[in-house]
Amino acid sequence: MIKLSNKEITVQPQNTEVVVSVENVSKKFCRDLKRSLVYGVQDIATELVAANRKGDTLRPKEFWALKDVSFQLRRGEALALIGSNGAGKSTLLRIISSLIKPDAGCARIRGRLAPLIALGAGFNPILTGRENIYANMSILGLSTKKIDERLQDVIDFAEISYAIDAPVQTYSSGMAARLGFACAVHIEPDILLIDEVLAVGDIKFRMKCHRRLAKLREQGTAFILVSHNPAAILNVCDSAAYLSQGKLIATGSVDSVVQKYEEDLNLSSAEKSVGQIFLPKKPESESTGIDIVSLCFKDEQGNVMETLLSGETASLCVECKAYREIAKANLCVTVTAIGGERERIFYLTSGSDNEDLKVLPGKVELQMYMPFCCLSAGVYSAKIFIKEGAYSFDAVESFRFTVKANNAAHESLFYQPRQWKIINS
Ligand SMILES: Nc1ncnc2c1ncn2[C@@H]1O[C@H](COP(=O)(O)OP(=O)(O)OP(=O)(O)O)[C@@H](O)[C@H]1O
Repeated sequence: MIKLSNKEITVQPQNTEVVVSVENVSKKFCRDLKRSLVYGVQDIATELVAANRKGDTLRPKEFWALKDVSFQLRRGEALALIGSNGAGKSTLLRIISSLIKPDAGCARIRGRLAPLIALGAGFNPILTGRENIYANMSILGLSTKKIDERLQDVIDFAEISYAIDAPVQTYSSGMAARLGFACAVHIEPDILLIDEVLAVGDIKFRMKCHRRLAKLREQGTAFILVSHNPAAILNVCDSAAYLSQGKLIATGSVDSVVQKYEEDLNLSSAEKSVGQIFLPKKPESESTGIDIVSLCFKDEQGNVMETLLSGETASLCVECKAYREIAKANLCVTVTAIGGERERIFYLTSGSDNEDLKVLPGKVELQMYMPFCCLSAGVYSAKIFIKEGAYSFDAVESFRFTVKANNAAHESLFYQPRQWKIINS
């Protein structure tokens, strides 16, 4: 069971051991360097005289990077932590791994913790990969004998044997991330904190990481996986927490939390009706020339579709208000599947199909007509933007839609248009 801000998500039996307990954690920072140094000295002095520091009030120019965050993580659980830039995710991980102290509340851990908080974190750039493996794994609590035993496995996992005796400063960011990940998983930690590391590396390596994480979980490792891009998370996580401006906004299943996050991110003031979203009106002074007003899928009769059906006709309709003529508007559509690996399913643009869409000032609807919807059943997110050449006018980051399928199409990866024949001679 993961307990977050009084909400509970049942994942594991209640009696499973708690390995991370974060209780009402708050952390404040100051953006003004001079003041920050002064506050730092004041805080140390206050601690030295053992007086109670007033951790719950903000001094001038301070802000809460985390405010009253509580949750528990039990053995074998996986939590995805999502939120936009500056939400407080890394700060929370730093507090859990004792790199920084909270101003209020506390974070307790039980067992061996491996923090993978930055790419190649803990690596010394002038040491070789091999030397760094020893340094890194011994910091994480392994004896030299154990490291000797596991060294080859680490090198093999990271797939960088060709560069293992070169200084880490000569590594690409992907190579450093591989090595960091390999070290962390090979210490067989009780708790693994992973900050964005899985976003680096090619798909083959990412899949390997996911498989290894699944294996570690079976063995009881709990982990917190951080991402501001939910695309990478996570068939591996059973729950998610969404952090915004230091506060826990939503917790629960990965899908519901990601949905809430994406809604806030892209469409915070958009209105929704079934199958259609309406973007907030912008004054002309804020317009770049053409603004997206609403988005939906329509059937051949022009009715808004609540859900698409695999194999059926549908048009993605982007209603816009144009303030000027655009000779060669380019409608670009990226579709990714939600859940699973969330890799891009397709990226289509009218421009690359040599279709120049001429927009005249006024109300206009750009359409992508799909004679067959080739997506299999599932939930998808479309990113839609309008460009002319390299210039982008307006975009919608995430338009969620659902595709249903009938009969055997459920078993298929995509819809295959087909005709069946029999020729008897
Ligand atoms: N040492 C620091 N001094 C001052 N402000 C800081 C410090 N560390 C972090 N912050 C601020 O605290 C807030 C939270 O930062 P944090 O790095 O935790 O966000 P994040 O969610 O991990 O962001 P990202 O997704 O971009 O990595 C941000 O506004 C950041 O600027």
